Amino acid sequence: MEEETSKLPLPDDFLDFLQTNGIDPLIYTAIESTPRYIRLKPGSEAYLEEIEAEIKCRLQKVNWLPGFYSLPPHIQIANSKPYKEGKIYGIDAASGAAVMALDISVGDHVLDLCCAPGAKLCMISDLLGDSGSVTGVDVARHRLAACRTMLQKYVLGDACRLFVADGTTFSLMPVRYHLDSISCEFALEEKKDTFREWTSRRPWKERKRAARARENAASRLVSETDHPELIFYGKASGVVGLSKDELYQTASSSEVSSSGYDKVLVDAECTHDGSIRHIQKFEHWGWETLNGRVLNAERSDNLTALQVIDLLFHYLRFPFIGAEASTFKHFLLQLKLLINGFRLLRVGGSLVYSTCSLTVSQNENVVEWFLKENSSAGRCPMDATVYDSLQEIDAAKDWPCKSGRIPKTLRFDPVTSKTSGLFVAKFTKLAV
Ligand SMILES: C[S@@+](CC[C@H](N)C(=O)[O-])C[C@H]1O[C@@H](n2cnc3c(N)ncnc32)[C@H](O)[C@@H]1O
Repeated sequence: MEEETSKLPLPDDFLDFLQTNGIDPLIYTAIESTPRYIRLKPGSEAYLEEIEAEIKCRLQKVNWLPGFYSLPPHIQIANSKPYKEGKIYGIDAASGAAVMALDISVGDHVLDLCCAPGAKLCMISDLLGDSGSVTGVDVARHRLAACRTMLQKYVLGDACRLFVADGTTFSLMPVRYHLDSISCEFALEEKKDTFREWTSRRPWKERKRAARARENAASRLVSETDHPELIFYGKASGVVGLSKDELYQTASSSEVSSSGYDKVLVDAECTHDGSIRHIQKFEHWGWETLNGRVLNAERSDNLTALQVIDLLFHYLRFPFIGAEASTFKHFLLQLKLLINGFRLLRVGGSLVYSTCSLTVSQNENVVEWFLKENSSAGRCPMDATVYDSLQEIDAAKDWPCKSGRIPKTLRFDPVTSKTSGLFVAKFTKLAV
């Protein structure tokens, strides 16, 4: 259709990238026909008409995704009253589907391994209500600080903890592990230096100590033994009353099997090529910056040279995966995030892996290598095939998406789904 055709002039380098990675350039023609999405904060349904009046447009209920509404792409909500009052938040329907794929139940302890800026984390907290806990991890401190602001704005942080940490090595257990290991009141009384209720106004001495620690961390190579920095915890997060030693206590693999996380989301760092709004930004940033940000994306702010060498060394035994060199680094990071996220699951727990890239190398290839790695490391029951831990997403039968190249995996794209591009796969940890 003529009016749906994008004015976006895609440069040849990007078209080559799409072709190499098997992505149909047609998805970038759907900018004007891909709606925006919002999620109503539970309890705000009664204000629907008021919200529509404030943002001056009718909200279209998304029938396949509870709590979601679509609105025309040109409507901006950031300056609207309902947004400022925390009644609505912007989150793409495909992102909402990734969270729904987790199938969160009351009381779940959830780990969100790449959580910033935090739309999915907010939705997870919303779904949990007053039960369970959420642990958010992100390597970028400033992005995690934005996530903290979001939790506070939407009053969703009571059961949350946020750690600045590398998700490929993060190893802290959910709060129930600490609660189980606190055996008697006497032990509680004996504890010194426990976490008090979190306040944004930290005592001067503590702020000074944290700033010094940050300076020291920046001036030396990150060591795997460094404790993740806790930048927020809610009053029901299980942190209040714990000592530092208890919080940073590590668990054996058998303890992880029984007391690890019930659900893990690995919404991994990627080239963002599935987000047409992200690609559209290059019109303003200048297409020449696309090389650095997408095609040869290095994101060196997130990975030190040592980490890259470690990744390469760790995965050198994998044959070259047939991907473009530009996406190879992402593949390695994504694989390592997935392996670590899965390690932290309890037996019977589920993990959802998602990226907003549509390249095979960052999605199906990661899944494929993860399953092989799992099997060769003996993390698969003897009588199971490598694919047994890959799980069907039950809710997806009504979702407007395609299957990925591996059965049970899903692909959302602007043309098929009228959402941003997203790949989703779900795994279950089987007892060995
Ligand atoms: C696609 S974004 C996540 C979006 C987020 N889940 C949301 O819903 O708002 C990917 C995130 O991964 C983070 N990241 C990159 N490398 C990481 C690592 N090694 N460990 C943890 N987080 C990482 C980035 O800082 C970025 O915030």
